[in-house]
Amino acid sequence: MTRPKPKKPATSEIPGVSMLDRARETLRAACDRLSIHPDVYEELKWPRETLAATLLIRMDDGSRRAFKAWRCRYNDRRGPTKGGVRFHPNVSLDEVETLAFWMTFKCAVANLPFGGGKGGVCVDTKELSPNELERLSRAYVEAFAAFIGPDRDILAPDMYTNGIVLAWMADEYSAITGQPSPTALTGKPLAFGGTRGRIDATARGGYVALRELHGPLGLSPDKATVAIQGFGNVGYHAAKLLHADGYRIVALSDSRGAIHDPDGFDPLAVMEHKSRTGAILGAPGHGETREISNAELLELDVDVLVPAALERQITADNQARIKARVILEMANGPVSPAADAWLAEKGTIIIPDILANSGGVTVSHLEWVQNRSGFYWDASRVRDHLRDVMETETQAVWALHSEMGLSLREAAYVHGLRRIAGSVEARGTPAYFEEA
Ligand SMILES: NC(=O)C1=CN([C@@H]2O[C@H](COP(=O)(O)OP(=O)(O)OC[C@H]3O[C@@H](n4cnc5c(N)ncnc54)[C@H](OP(=O)(O)O)[C@@H]3O)[C@@H](O)[C@H]2O)C=CC1
Ligand SMILES: O=C(O)CCC(=O)C(=O)O
Repeated sequence: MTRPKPKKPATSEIPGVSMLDRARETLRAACDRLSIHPDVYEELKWPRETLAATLLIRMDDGSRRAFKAWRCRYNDRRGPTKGGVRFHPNVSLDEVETLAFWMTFKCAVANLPFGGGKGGVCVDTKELSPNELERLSRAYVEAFAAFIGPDRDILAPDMYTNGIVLAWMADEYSAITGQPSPTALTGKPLAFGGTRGRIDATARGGYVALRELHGPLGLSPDKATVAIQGFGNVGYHAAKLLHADGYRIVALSDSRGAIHDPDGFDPLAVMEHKSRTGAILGAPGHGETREISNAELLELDVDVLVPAALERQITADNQARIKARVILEMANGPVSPAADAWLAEKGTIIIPDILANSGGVTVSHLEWVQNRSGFYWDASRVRDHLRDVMETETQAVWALHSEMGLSLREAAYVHGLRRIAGSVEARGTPAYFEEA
């Protein structure tokens, strides 16, 4: 099937164009495809509200430090806004708003009763003591307490935030509201109202999406090779699940560098090494292991490349050197729009973030449901539900890709947009009244 060329060279790689501007191009293209009412584009091109704050923290040495923080509620037409909080030195307003835009579409693709939100703090957590990290986590909630809530904006983990951080945040939120209020945050530890199955949910969702496409993509786990960038919550669990399925994990990385072994790695042994030494470098493989750079990892000749760290790892600068047949986007936004169009034209299959990593928020939804009902599910029920959602939505996106000649990303946006547009239009656009 011939795929339509992108209408114009994207503004995506032009310096000075924000990430949100780039994301808007994807939205514009999806709106054009569906001949969506202009009201919908007009609404979705802007975040509904974003709050900025400066968090002032007392450091262990007695000094005071300021950290910039944001929380964005991008769009809440389908329900309360939902999304993680990222702690990273490069967090910016533009990044938070773009991540919240992506959450809006991700929640729609997964058919959840949520809109999209996201938050972040500009901080290098590796420079903080556990006590400082706790003060920062609590200060974040204190700053945004009026903004969040179980029916307004629900927080979750993202890069460099985890169950412990979410427990501090949930505890602080409960103290502010004066009653146990776990429902405003998901990704909590089990003992604090968390759900079974959230820890590996993001990776498991991506694994199910990939498995669902084995046939059409001609992938056979016992023959396929995989390289994974990032060895945190998502990268590690993705490695474990793919390895258990028979895939050969030939390269892995973290922020300090990458390792390559054509004979493959056992992710458990690599994690044991990382837990002991703090880094992936030096971890044993099954054969001859060598150190490579994160850039080299992305360019390896593998069947499946899994970016599971930061956005904009594959851009116009390195697109021509990307050899993987399939890219499973477990990170948010790892492929720039220009590289996306270029790779799609070349025939690389990209399973887009808003589908591939939607397993995390899908199980976060279950945590929210369980907190509201007070009835807790066992792990197999959670996994079965996650599998059903991922299989259904992956098939729906694949069908649009095949029927409309779209890339999988375009198809996922069309799929999500239909649902969001339905909620916008149902509130009274001219198109809705004409049809009603
Ligand atoms: N957690 C979740 O449920 C979800 C996460 N995501 C997305 O998945 C991605 C990863 O998140 P998550 O696993 O939770 O984050 P974590 O903080 O658990 O792990 C991040 C990993 O990325 C590594 N890393 C950081 N910078 C780089 C770099 N420049 N090059 C290579 N590796 C790097 C870190 O290395 P080191 O260990 O050395 O610090 C760490 O191994 C993010 O894009 C996030 O938005 C999407 C949906 C849900
Ligand atoms: O679990 C959630 O609510 C959101 C996770 C997240 O931030 C993401 O999917 O990018």
